[in-house]
Amino acid sequence: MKTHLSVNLNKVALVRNTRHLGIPSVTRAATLCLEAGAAGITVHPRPDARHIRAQDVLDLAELLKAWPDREFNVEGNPFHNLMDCVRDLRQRGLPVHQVTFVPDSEGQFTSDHGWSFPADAERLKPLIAEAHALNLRVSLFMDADPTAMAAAKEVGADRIELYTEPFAAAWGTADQQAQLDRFAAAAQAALDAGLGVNAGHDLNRDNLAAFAQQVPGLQEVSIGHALIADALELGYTATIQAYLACLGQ
Ligand SMILES: CC(=O)[C@@H](O)[C@H](O)COP(=O)(O)O
Ligand SMILES: NCC(=O)COP(=O)(O)O
Repeated sequence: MKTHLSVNLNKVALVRNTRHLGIPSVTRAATLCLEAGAAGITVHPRPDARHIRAQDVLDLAELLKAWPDREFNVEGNPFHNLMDCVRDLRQRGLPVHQVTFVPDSEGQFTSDHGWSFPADAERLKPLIAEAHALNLRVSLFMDADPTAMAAAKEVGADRIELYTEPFAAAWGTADQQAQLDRFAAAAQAALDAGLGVNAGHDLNRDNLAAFAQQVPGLQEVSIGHALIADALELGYTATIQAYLACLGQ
């Protein structure tokens, strides 16, 4: 199976936002990543707009009209700003393919856990239904817990995104293979439940290849922090090519 590389551009916006000059450009970064072969673009517009802003989401969707074979994945908490964001895209007739629901609090430093079941089940159902009515694929950000996957399917999700920070933190330690086995089991449980499997958070050029080889059914990885850091050294084109090589492409 080919694993799609979706490039998260949060960190380009973060640098851009430290001045009022519009550089580095988020849309220019997206163009270079897509030209180099990235399968899609991910953004996580947080309520505090610390990096991606509402206008970036609109500008990227406008850009992606010219790339109909690539995907736009918008992540966020559906109880905060995410649904308004994707409703706006739909009202304007702009492309967006997937929403990834992430249970972050407002102002959270970065994502650090997935949804909890059964606690979050009933409140998620109507929002998943609304996203489906907007013709969006719904992915739920989840910890690598095989026992939670059936519940994610039951609330109506199409995919789960495995929260990979615990795997990344174990990379190079004695716990590395145990984490890989845990993520592989969680992915298999998701597949068995009828869910697609995405993954992301702290994936990088060192840990990606093993993850993609050992985690079954991996349809998409979204990678931002490490990839943009690599791009500062290597440039976007070489960086995307290096990540695609990790994915065997
Ligand atoms: C859900 C997820 O893991 C990513 O969206 C991550 O939260 C990136 O967000 P920041 O770039 O704000 O850390
Ligand atoms: N969904 C994860 C993502 O988009 C990027 O996470 P990271 O690579 O910035 O940690």
